[in-house]
Amino acid sequence: MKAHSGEVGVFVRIRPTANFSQDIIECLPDGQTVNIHHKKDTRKPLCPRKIQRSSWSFRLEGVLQDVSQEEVYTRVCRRVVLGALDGYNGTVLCFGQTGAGKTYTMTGSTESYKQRGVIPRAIQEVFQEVQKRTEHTFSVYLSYLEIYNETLVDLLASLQSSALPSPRSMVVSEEPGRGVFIRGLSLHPVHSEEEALNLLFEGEMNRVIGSHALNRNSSRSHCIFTLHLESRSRTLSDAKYVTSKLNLVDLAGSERLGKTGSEGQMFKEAMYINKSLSFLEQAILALADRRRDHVPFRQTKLTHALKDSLGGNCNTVLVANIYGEASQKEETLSTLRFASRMKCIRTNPAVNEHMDPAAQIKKLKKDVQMLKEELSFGNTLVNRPSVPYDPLSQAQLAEIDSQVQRYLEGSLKEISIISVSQVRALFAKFKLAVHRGQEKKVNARLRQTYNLGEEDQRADTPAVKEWDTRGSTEEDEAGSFEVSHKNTQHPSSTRAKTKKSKDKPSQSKRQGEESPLSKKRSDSASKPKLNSVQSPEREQELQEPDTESQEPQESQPNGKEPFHPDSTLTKAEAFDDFKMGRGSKLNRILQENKAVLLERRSLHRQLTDEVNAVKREIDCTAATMQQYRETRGGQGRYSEPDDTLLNQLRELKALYRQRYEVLNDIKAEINYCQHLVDQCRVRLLSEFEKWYKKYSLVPEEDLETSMDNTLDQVSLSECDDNQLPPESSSSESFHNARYRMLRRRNTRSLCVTPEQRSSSSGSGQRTLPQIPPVS
Ligand SMILES: Nc1ncnc2c1ncn2[C@@H]1O[C@H](COP(=O)(O)OP(=O)(O)OP(=O)(O)O)[C@@H](O)[C@H]1O
Repeated sequence: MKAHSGEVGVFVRIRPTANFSQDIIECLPDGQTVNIHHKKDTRKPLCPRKIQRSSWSFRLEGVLQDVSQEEVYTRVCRRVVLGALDGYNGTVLCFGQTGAGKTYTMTGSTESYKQRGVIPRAIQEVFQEVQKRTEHTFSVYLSYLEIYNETLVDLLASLQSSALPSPRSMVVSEEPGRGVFIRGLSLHPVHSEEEALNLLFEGEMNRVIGSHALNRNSSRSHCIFTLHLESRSRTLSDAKYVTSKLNLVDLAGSERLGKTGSEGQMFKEAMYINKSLSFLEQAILALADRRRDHVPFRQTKLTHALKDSLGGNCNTVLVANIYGEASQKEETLSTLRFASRMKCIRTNPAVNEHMDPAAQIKKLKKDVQMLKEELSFGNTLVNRPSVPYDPLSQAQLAEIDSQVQRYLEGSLKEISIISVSQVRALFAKFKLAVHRGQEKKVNARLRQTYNLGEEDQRADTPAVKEWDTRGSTEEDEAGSFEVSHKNTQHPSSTRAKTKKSKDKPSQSKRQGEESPLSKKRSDSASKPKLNSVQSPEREQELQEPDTESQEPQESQPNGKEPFHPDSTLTKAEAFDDFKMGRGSKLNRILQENKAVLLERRSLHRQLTDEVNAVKREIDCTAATMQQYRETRGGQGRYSEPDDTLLNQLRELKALYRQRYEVLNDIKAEINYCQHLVDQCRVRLLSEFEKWYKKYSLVPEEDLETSMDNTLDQVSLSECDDNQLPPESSSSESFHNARYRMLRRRNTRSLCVTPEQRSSSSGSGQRTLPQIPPVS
């Protein structure tokens, strides 16, 4: 058999007997073919419909009759062992009925050196090769597994210093890069043939003792003796190394259940063996059938443990052990059939090569160092200044930032390029500058659209001066918003409000009843002016005077007692009160902004429909033109469609572009409005929490625990009552996530100090209005 040939090597070994049935078992002189002849039983009546076969021919890789243990090893196993030392996985299996010589082939006699089997010979060969292959270092590990009635037994567990793992703790596992392995099976390092043999025998002994202790037959189990090899080159400082597994498998007797005539425990054993061997056969059939992409390896422990040892990249050899006696003809035939199926499996042996990450890093570092030296040498040769190849420091990044700024302002004519990392950093800075510019542009356009005035020169705009002279009532009633006004309010307006507040019959729930003022407010809130989106600066302006002047008005309804939430109210009810009272302005802004957002969304939908309609018309016109061309083409001449169609198409395209641009603008506005709505909502909640915490009669600890629940209710009700049209039925997750984000942001905003806030706003990272400081 060729080394790593791609087919499973199958041999038949006939157990020597004085009663060899030559007329039944015929071994041809080619040394590869065995024929089985069936002597017809003249006593049995012939079944007329069944075609009675009388001979079977099996051509295998070799028929081993009356051969020594050494020859068996050399012909069957040697190349697999040598392959394992080169990094190929290898498996040798012995299959056959009980007493046919499987254990004799695999382990041999432990008493006679000459009669030692494949395993001790393989161990010897491995260590001899390790001695010979001086250019490599080898590590050898051993494991010895027994599978009895679908239970995994570690035959070398007795050698472990730690407590023995229970059979239940052992499982067949798979990991990428590691393949199949038995988790919990002990792995023993061995440095010499002797050490390895000691372990083999120890395992054999444990197998026998175990079978006595448990009152079972040692031949009723499958045994897998594995040599795990790892080899690294001594000469090459390579990160590569190879690993392999050499599995030497002694399968349990393959005789059929009926024949054993067993009962009780023996019946159970036979049943398990039959099951595992039958699944082994199924796996082999699947492996041999190239059209099947699924092989049922996981059906039993045996097939699962042998998953990467039967086909695949493994050198696999099977020895089919048979009796020479006529009486065993049926089982012999069955064993040979199994063997011939095994022959159909194609394998693709491959070396298990790995890269040692530590060695690889070391090698790459060395390469990088060498390349840097070469570059610097090249620079010296062409008189170029030395180039930094390390990551840029903070100082270098700051310098690049300043260069970009000066370059954009025009004070720096050009930036000299010195390294690739500097070019990358420059690109990043330019990208950032472009983003900022775009953001500013959108912001400015929105401010213009909504008449919000300039961001930083508000106080100087005519609108401010004009507004300053107006009263707050006017502002309330107008419902419109000018962001750039000063935040002073005429004392009379406060007084006027105070008076109206005093008119209210009582606080708490009754406060929620509509007073003339609140009626007016809610009226104005329910009819928001569509262009009056209000920014958080506006909230601040509204909020700050409240802190000074409105508090007595809203917190002292009777002019004496400070207002606090009624302890009989739930927090959600208190929130309703808050929205009607102290937080009414924030609430009104929120409602108005939501209305604007709704209006923008509805406009967006309209525009989308429009754009789609235009698109459909374009398609239609284009199709008409195409049809026109085809019709004229059919008459043997090509003609352009008439001008009307062409003009129509041109106009439609222009309209499409124009509507599309408007659509994009609306999208940007929606984003901006959404941002403002979110900010208002967060601000309203945080103001409420602050107010509630300050005045609530509920003890602090209860408040803390109730805080979360109420925030949930409040925020959810906020989400519910915003009445924005749901985009789809699956938007629930989106809303939940957004709600959580709002909650997190809300909590954070409560923790941020005004200094932190102003420093973050000063970082220049955001151009959108910041949440105003919490008063
Ligand atoms: N080729 C052989 N030469 C000499 N003796 C043999 C040979 N094959 C088997 N025997 C002997 O036959 C007996 C049964 O063999 P063995 O225990 O190897 O069978 P088995 O197939 O492993 O059975 P079980 O399934 O019970 O483990 C042993 O005493 C063994 O020494």
